[in-house]
Amino acid sequence: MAATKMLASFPNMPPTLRCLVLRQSAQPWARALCSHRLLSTSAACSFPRWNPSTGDAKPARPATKPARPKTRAPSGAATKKANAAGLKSGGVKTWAKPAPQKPAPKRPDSKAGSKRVDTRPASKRPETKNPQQRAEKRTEPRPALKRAETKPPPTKIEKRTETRPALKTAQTAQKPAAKTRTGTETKPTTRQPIESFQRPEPALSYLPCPSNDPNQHTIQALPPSPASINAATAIFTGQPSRFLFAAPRFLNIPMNTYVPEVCLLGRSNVGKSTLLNGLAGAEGAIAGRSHGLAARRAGLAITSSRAGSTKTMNGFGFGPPVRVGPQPDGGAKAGKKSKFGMSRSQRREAAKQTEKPPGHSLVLLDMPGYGLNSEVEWGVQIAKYLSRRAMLRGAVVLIDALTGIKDGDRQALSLLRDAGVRTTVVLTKADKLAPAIEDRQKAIDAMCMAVWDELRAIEKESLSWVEGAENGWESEIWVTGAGDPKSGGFGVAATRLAICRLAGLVEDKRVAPKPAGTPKTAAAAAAAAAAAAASDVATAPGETSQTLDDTVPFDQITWKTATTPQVTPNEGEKLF
Ligand SMILES: Nc1nc2c(ncn2[C@@H]2O[C@H](COP(=O)(O)OP(=O)(O)OP(=O)(O)O)[C@@H](O)[C@H]2O)c(=O)[nH]1
Ligand SMILES: [Mg+2]
Repeated sequence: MAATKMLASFPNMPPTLRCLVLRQSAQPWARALCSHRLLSTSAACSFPRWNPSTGDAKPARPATKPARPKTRAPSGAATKKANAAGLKSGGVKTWAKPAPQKPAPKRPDSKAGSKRVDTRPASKRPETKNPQQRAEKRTEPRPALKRAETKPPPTKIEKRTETRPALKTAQTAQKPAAKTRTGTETKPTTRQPIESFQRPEPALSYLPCPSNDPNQHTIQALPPSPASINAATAIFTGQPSRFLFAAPRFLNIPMNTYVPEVCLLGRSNVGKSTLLNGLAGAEGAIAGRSHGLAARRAGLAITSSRAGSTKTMNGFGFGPPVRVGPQPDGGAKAGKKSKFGMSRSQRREAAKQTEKPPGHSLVLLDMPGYGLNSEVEWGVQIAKYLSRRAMLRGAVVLIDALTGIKDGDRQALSLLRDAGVRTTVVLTKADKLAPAIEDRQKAIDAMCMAVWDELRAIEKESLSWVEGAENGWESEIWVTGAGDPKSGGFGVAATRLAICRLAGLVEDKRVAPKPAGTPKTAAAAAAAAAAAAASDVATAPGETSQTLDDTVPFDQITWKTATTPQVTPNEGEKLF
C-alpha cells in the first residue's frame, strides 16, 4: 500500500519510474500493471520487460518489427541432425543460425499524419531548414520550365513556313547496299519512272488459222479490211448502248422478231461483262470496273472480280434503230382481241403484231457464267434460249487465255453444236500472259492450237456444225484484253467485226496482205502464205503480192502501230 500511496502523492511521476515503484511492491496486480502494453510502448521502451512466467527480464522489443527471415526454418530432418550434432558437441541444443536480417524497407505512408523515422546517418541527411528559410524559399520565383527555356512554342504562321526535314526516300537513296543474311549485297529498290513502262501493243487482236496449207481449211486466213472493221465499230459506238432487259428465265426475255441477237457465253469471271463494256466503247479499267445501277443506266454491264456476279440473261441494244415496214392494219386491235380463246402460237403471233419497232440494230446478251458460283437453273434457261430463240444468230464463247479450255467450255461448245448455233471463240485476259511481246505471241499460238484441237474433236459428232460452215464454228480466234487497265483494252475492234459478221450486219471483205520484207510474226507469215496460195501466184519472201488499191492489209496496220514508237496503242485501236 505504501507504493500506491507514494504514487498518489506524486501524480506527475513519469510512467517508467511509476513502473519501478510498482515492481518493487511485488504485488500481483502491480506486476500485471507493469507488464501493460502502454508502459512498454512509451518513450522508455528500452526498459526491460518482465517475464511473468520466469521472473527474468527480457530485452525489449525493437520499435520496428524485424522483417521475416527469408530463409526457411530448417525442416524436421535437418533439425534432428543439428540436435544430434549439438548433443555430441556438448549436450546443448543449437538451432540453425538465421541469416543476419536487414529491416524491411518501409512503404511510404499514405496517411498525412504518420511520422517517419529517418534512419540515415546525420552526415547523409539533407539540411533541415528552419521555418524562416522555408518562407524565404516560397517567395523565391520558381525556375522556368525547361521546354520554355530551350525554345518558345512556334506560332501557327511559323509552323507553316517551317522547312520540313528531307524525305526519307532521299536518305534511303544514299544508303549503302543492304546486306542479306547470306552476306550478299542487295541493291536498294528505286521506283521506275512511269515513262519507262512499255505498253502492250494492240497487234494481238487477230490470229489466222495455224496451218499455211489452204486445203486444210475451208476459210482462208486472210485479214479483214479496215473498212469492215470501221463499219462494225460504227454499229457498236455510233450511239450509246442501251440496257434492255434482265431475264431470269427464257420466257421472261421480251419478244424479238426484227433484230439479230448474239450471246456471250463462258465460265464465270472469264470477262463476258467486261468484253461487252469494251465493245460498247468503255476502255480498259472502266470496262472491267463498272459497278451498280449507274453502269446500267449508262448502258454498261455490271462487272465484278467475284465469280457469278451476272445472274440473269441481260440484253443490251447496239446500233441505230432498225427500219421496220408498216404493220398490218389493225394489228394492235387483233392482239388485244386475241387474248381470249386463242392457242399459244396465235397469242405469239398477236404479240408479234403489237411488238414495238426496236430502237437498235443488234442485241447482245450477257449470260450468267458456268462453273464457280453458278446455278443449275441458269444452264437450263440458257439451253432453252440456245435451242428456241428464233433471232439468235450466233454465240461468242469466251475462254481465259491463261487457263485455256476447261470441261465447262467443252460442254458449252457441245451444247452449241447440238443446237446448231454458229460459234466464234474469243480469248480474254491476254494482257496477263507473258509481258514480252514475243513470249506472249508464242503463248497465244500455243493456246490457239489447243483450242482448234478441241473444236475439231467436238465437231466430229456433227455433220453441220463444222469449221467454217454457216451454222458451224469460225476458224479465227480473237485475242483480247478488254479489261487491261494499262493499255486501255486491246483486240476489241476486231471482235466487234466478228460479232457483226455473226449477226450478218457487216460484210467481211478479205484482202491479201502486202508482205514488206520478212514477216515478223507467225501470224503475219501465215497470212502471207495464205494470201500467196489464194492468189495462186508464187511469191518469194520479200516480193509484193497483188492487192486491192483502196484497202490496207490488216497486218500492216497492226504491226505498223506496234513498231512505230510515236503512235500510242489507243491510236492504233482507232485505226480498225
Ligand atoms: N486484266 C484483265 N482483267 C480482266 C479482263 N477481262 C475481265 N477482267 C477482270 O475479270 C473480272 C471479272 O470480269 P467480269 O466481266 O465480271 O466476268 P464475267 O465473265 O462477266 O463474270 P460473271 O458475271 O461472274 O460470270 C473483273 O475484275 C475484270 O476486271 C481482261 O481482259 N484483262
Ligand atoms: Mg458478268
